[in-house]
Amino acid sequence: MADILNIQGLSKRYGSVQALDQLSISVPQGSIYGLLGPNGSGKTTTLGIVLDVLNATGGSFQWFGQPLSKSTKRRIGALLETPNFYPYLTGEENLRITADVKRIDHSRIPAVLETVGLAGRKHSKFKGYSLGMKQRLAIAAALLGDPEVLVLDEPTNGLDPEGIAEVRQLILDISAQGKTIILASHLLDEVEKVCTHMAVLRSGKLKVQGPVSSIMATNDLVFINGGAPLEQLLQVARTLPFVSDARAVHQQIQLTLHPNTDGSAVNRAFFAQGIALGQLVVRKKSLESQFMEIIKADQV
Ligand SMILES: Nc1ncnc2c1ncn2[C@@H]1O[C@H](COP(=O)(O)OP(=O)(O)OP(=O)(O)O)[C@@H](O)[C@H]1O
Repeated sequence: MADILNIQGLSKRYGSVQALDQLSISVPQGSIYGLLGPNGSGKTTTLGIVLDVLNATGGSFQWFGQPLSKSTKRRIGALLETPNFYPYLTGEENLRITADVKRIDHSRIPAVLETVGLAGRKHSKFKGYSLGMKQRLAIAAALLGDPEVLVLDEPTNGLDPEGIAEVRQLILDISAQGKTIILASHLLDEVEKVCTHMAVLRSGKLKVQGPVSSIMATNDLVFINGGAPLEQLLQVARTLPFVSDARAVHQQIQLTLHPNTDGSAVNRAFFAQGIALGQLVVRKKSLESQFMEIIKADQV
């Protein structure tokens, strides 16, 4: 898969604040790429730089393998902040104004209204739209130039649960049309539900990036005791190839298993060593706890 966006060693300083520190990421074509991080981690700054709204202090980036130019900009649709639509004009009239400002032909308007599910409400005034509809109209405006990639900053911020569900579904629909989507979010749940790939940022530094499925692969925790002294259980556990960590916790041994390893493998392995475990309890790690581990880790 070719990369839509490549960022190498991007840095940004605001006075004494290092907002971005040597950030390098690659966004594969066709992905829904989530930039995930807590508030202030540098997501908006990253998007601002690659969209030419902000200057970087160091590093470089390419869109479609090329430096940013007028022609590459035409291939990118972006929604960094909610546009100022006119409340007393209809959705369609607002899109006509946006198209004029962007010097885009009006012929795309019916198609984008269809995509965002507002074709049936195009004659309704903007002020009567729900929050989700307002955000969908904003996404329609970003799609007017039929871009290959759509960039969204916190697309569900401030929406009610219904609006959040609408916008998330819309992102999936737009992706199904073959467009690449880059979105910044501080919500793990959002990235996990919507994105195919992700980068986790903290304090302007990249913590991890890759397919969501591999980053969020569940490493189960297994607690064992009985059948042999704790010290012996610990020794055996540390020889098992599918155990990435073993430690004594509250009169039990806590094991972290490699992804896709079943708790029953532990039982079998101990039995093969002549130990019939007294107890074996498997606990799934929550996605939240994995995310906290990622952002706490010092090293990528
Ligand atoms: N114009 C500015 N002047 C000074 N510091 C800034 C400016 N813009 C951002 N920062 C700082 O840079 C860091 C990164 O901010 P940025 O907005 O990129 O993070 P973010 O991950 O998008 O967070 P949020 O979701 O809160 O916007 C923060 O410490 C922020 O306070």
